[in-house]
Amino acid sequence: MSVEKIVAENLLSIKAVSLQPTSPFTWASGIKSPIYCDNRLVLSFPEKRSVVVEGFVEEIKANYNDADVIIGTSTAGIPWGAMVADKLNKPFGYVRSSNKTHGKGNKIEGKVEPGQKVVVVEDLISTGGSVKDVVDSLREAGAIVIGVVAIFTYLLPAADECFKALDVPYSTLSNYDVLIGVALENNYIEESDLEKLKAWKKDPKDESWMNK
Ligand SMILES: O=P(O)(O)OC[C@H]1O[C@H](OP(=O)(O)OP(=O)(O)O)[C@H](O)[C@@H]1O
Ligand SMILES: O=C(O)c1cc(=O)[nH]c(=O)[nH]1
Repeated sequence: MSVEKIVAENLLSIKAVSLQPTSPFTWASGIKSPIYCDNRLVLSFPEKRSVVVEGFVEEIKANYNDADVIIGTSTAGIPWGAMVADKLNKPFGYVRSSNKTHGKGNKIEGKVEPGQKVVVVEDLISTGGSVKDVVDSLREAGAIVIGVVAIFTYLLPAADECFKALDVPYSTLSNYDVLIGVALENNYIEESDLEKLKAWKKDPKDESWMNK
């Protein structure tokens, strides 16, 4: 089985994926969604956690082996980034969502020098807004962001546009289309759930899917 399918099956089997069409989730971007994928839960399952860590390690070795530093996004990217950096024996740091209001007032924690090549580890990409903020902060500090890796993407056009504008390559271990396929195959969702999911996915910002 492909890594994409294994990760999707793992997310479903530990109930990291929730469907709540009648009581939508609010995402970081403000989008209302019938689906939420809580990758943080994977941290509690060592075997499934290893699949993600190994997946990231392989991806970084294959495509970004020249990275000087691994950077996690706050907060959900931090544990993944730290575990991956440890496996690769590379330095690790993380970027806060805003500057700390006490102490050193840092936004970037850990050592990142101008000119260093950085790979950003994110847990999940919806619109890409959170990663954009991290990439902008790292670039302001003079770092060169050579790639972004994440566990999961919803494959929203907004994310592709965001990464195109940033001019940064990204890859994920699994994605929405694979997840829905695996969920249907293994009876995690019913055909009847699909209509709402399809209507939502067509234009997540258009909330009329709620009345379908
Ligand atoms: O692609 P985007 O539209 O930015 O959405 C994805 C982001 O949203 C979630 O973070 P959240 O803000 O919930 O914070 P957390 O990482 O602290 O849980 C998730 O962990 C991603 O970082
Ligand atoms: O966009 C988000 O905020 C988001 C969506 C999702 O499915 N999971 C998550 O952790 N965040």
